[in-house]
Amino acid sequence: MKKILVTGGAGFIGSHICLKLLEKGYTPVVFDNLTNGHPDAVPDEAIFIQGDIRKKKALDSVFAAHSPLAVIHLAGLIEAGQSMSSPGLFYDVNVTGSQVLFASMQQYDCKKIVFSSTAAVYGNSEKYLIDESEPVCPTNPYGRSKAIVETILADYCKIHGFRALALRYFNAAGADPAGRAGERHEPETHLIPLCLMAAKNNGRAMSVFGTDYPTPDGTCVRDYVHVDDLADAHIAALQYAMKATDPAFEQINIGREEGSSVLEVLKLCEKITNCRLKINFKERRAGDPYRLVSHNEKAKNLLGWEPKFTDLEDIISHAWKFMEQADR
Ligand SMILES: NC(=O)c1ccc[n+]([C@@H]2O[C@H](COP(=O)([O-])OP(=O)(O)OC[C@H]3O[C@@H](n4cnc5c(N)ncnc54)[C@H](O)[C@@H]3O)[C@@H](O)[C@H]2O)c1
Ligand SMILES: O=c1ccn([C@@H]2O[C@H](COP(=O)(O)OP(=O)(O)O[C@H]3O[C@H](CO)[C@@H](O)[C@H](O)[C@H]3O)[C@@H](O)[C@H]2O)c(=O)[nH]1
Repeated sequence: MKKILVTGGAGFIGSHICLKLLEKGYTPVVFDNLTNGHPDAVPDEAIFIQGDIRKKKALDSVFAAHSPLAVIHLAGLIEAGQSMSSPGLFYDVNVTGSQVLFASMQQYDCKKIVFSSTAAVYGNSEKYLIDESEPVCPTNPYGRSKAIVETILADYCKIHGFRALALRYFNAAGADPAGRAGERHEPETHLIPLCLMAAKNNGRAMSVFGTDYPTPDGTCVRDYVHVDDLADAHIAALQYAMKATDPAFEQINIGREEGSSVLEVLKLCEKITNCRLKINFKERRAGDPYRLVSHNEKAKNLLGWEPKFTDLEDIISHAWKFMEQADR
């Protein structure tokens, strides 16, 4: 069996990656402490172990028992807003947890890894399309925690011979086109699922955080990428890391090269759900960069990856289909 360790595999993006790994003939070994994941999000054919990435003994026993070929490391805390009030927690889980994982990988000679980084490492950039050469300048502890892990990984590549790809994804959205998985964060804080939940609940009010940003309509702009495309990017990155013969470290943007404002997303959600949303205009959310839109040339050139889902309406429609059938 070609086993791949997937930390955080019971979460939103991880569960979609597991489906894709199985389609490609790999067996995912999911390691997740379920703080934000769901055991039933792990496909039946995958192996599931409940555990915390900060516990080295638990990780060591997974490497000893399963000898994975490589690691896809998604486990961590994800909300930029929450990181503004609890930075220590983010550094503990995201940075300390990653260090413990890398130490275990080194001990068991498993040196290929795809790491979930984020567009949040860039912060506020002058450029509309941000490429990987832009300075790393995060505006919140969440983004800083990911930037620190990238630096640690680069050192592990140079010094310990790791082959690592840090995928800097922009905003993950949508759901498995076949309806097998979707987004189930609890509590939900993300814009698209919140709009869809509001629509499902007959037009419950939506908050718009900030209307005075330097963007065309004053609300924040993000690049929403389909979670199925993200999962494909992980397979391409995994195969790249497994083929690499030299120790290598790359940071690669995964996005759609298209920005949408909060108000544009709201309007599209209204159209798809055929529901008018009540809107409460609120203060800016602390730590939010005003615009994050990817340049994705490097992913095309290095991984042969490009998004299949180029229209935000299709992406949100898949999320809506999943939400309509789910109990939310
Ligand atoms: N969702 C996005 O838009 C987005 C964008 C860029 C990067 N990312 C990154 O992608 C990864 C996955 O994001 P997601 O949206 O699927 O989030 P998620 O919360 O659904 O998944 C993360 C998973 O990690 C698990 N986890 C948390 N702490 C853990 C610990 N200490 N030990 C073991 N497991 C732990 C959670 O239980 C959860 O299942 C994260 O690292 C996130 O920072 C997400
Ligand atoms: O009720 C809401 C929720 C969000 N927003 C705004 O919508 C935008 C998108 O917010 P959200 O969906 O929470 O995503 P981000 O804060 O952009 O962060 C996501 O996208 C990042 C990559 O850009 C990832 O790294 C993070 O893990 C992931 O949570 C932001 O401007 C928010 O202020 C609102 O106006 N109202």
